[in-house]
This record gives sequence, C-alpha cells and structure tokens, in this order.
Amino acid sequence: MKRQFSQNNSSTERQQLRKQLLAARQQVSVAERQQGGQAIARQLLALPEMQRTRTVGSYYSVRAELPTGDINEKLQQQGHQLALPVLHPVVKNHLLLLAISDATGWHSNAYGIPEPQLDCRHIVPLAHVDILLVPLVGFDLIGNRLGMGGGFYDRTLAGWRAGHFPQLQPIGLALDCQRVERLPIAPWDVPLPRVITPTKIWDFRS
Ligand SMILES: Nc1nc2c(c(=O)[nH]1)N(C=O)[C@@H](CNc1ccc(C(=O)N[C@@H](CCC(=O)O)C(=O)O)cc1)CN2
Ligand SMILES: Nc1ncnc2c1ncn2[C@@H]1O[C@H](COP(=O)(O)OP(=O)(O)OP(=O)(O)O)[C@@H](O)[C@H]1O
Repeated sequence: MKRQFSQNNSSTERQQLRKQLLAARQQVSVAERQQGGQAIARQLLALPEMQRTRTVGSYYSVRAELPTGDINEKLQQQGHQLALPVLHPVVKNHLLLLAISDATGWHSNAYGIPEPQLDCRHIVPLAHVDILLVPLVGFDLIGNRLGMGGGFYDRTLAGWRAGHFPQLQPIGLALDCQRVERLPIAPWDVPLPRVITPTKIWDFRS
C-alpha cells in the first residue's frame, strides 16, 4: 500500500510538472523557438559521431515543441536517412520508426501529429538506428526525462537500456526553459545520456 501511495504521489507531481513545463514552453516566442531549433541543428550536426551516422530517428514537431524542421532538413541534406515515429497500429503506446523519402505519403495521427503512411517495407528496426532524437517536456540535471505521458519513448528505449542496441545513441532535444533541477522518476523511466538545448550539449554520461 505504501509503495502504491508513493507512486501515486510521484505521478501527480509529474502531471503538475508537465502542466507547468508545457505552459513555460508556450511562453517562448515563435521566433525564439525557431532560432532554438537552428542552434540545436548546428550543435547536433557538429557532433563527431555524425561522421559515422547513417540513420537518425527524429520526430515531426508540433505546437510549442522545439521545432525540428530545420534539424530534419539539414540531416537529410547531409545524406542521413531520416526515420520518423508512427503510432503502432496494434500494440498500444508503442512506436514504429519509418524511413522517409520524397515519395512518403503523410497523414495526421490521433494526436494531430503528421506521420508517414504505414508501409511495412519502410519500418526501421532500432538495431539500424544510430541516433534517436527524443522529444521531451522536461529534463533534469542527471538526464531524467518527462514526456507527454504516453510512455512511448520509455517503451522504445527499454530495449536500449537493457543493452540490446549498443550502437544507438538517444539524444533529447529541448528548449532551455524545459530544464528543472530534479524530476520525480518512475521505475520505467529511461534517463537520457545527452540532451541538446539551444545553448548547450548536456552530457550526463560518466
Ligand atoms: N512531435 C512529437 N511526436 C511524437 C511524440 C511527441 O512527444 N512529439 N511522442 C511522444 O511520446 C509520441 C506521441 N505521443 C504523444 C502523446 C500525447 C500527446 C498529447 O498531445 N496528449 C494530450 C492529449 C491529446 C489527446 O488525448 O487527444 C495531452 O496529454 O494533453 C501527443 C503525443 C510519438 N510522436
Ligand atoms: N517499458 C514500459 N513497459 C510498460 N509500461 C510502460 C513502460 N514505460 C512506460 N510505461 C507506462 O507508460 C505510462 C506513461 O509513462 P510516463 O508518464 O513516464 O510517460 P512519459 O515518459 O512522460 O511519456 P513518453 O515516453 O511518451 O514521452 C506509465 O503509466 C507507465 O505505466
């Protein structure tokens, strides 16, 4: 009972924090968010491991999220294969990553987020992804991450945490206002090794 109580407490705290952080992100002007996306693109593309990166899992930003348009465009221009998330049609709260190209058909998912038309031939297994860019609502000083609450990325990253995809490097993308000192964490939360914000690359390894 005690365990249940403390988990509920933490879940309420996470919900409140999510609300506050979403509101903080909305206060940032469109121009500042756009510049933030460009600043992150510069830092990401300058990472030494980009030289040996073929496939990048990214996401299609919506609403007040850190804009990924510039990042995704530049990654493609530099010859990286981009893969974007699709809500799994059968397994609830799971994601598939689909390789995109000029021929990709698009539609909006249940959350109003554009996603590539599901075509099994284009599914990219995590074992083939070099860098996974992860959206987030908040992150803390040791790399814990707060997402939209669906557990999509926690499930996606569970196999990585278990050591199944040693080549995969997850990188969170965020505005600086999404950083907090400490997030309440749950057992399934997968801390990120790195987060890039417009001003800095936060490296939580070592
Ligand atoms: N751009 C982007 N794509 C993404 C994510 C994301 O955070 N950002 N995801 C990250 O996981 C996955 C989708 N997960 C999501 C989970 C909840 C909501 C959301 O807006 N929830 C609303 C309720 C919407 C509704 O139920 O109609 C909310 O919680 O208020 C959005 C995406 C995969 N694709
Ligand atoms: N690896 C997992 N296996 C089973 N259930 C999980 C797993 N990860 C998360 N969940 C479930 O998903 C729900 C949402 O988790 P949480 O609030 O941590 O999401 P989030 O990290 O904010 O969202 P997201 O990862 O989609 O950005 C939780 O109720 C949890 O039970």
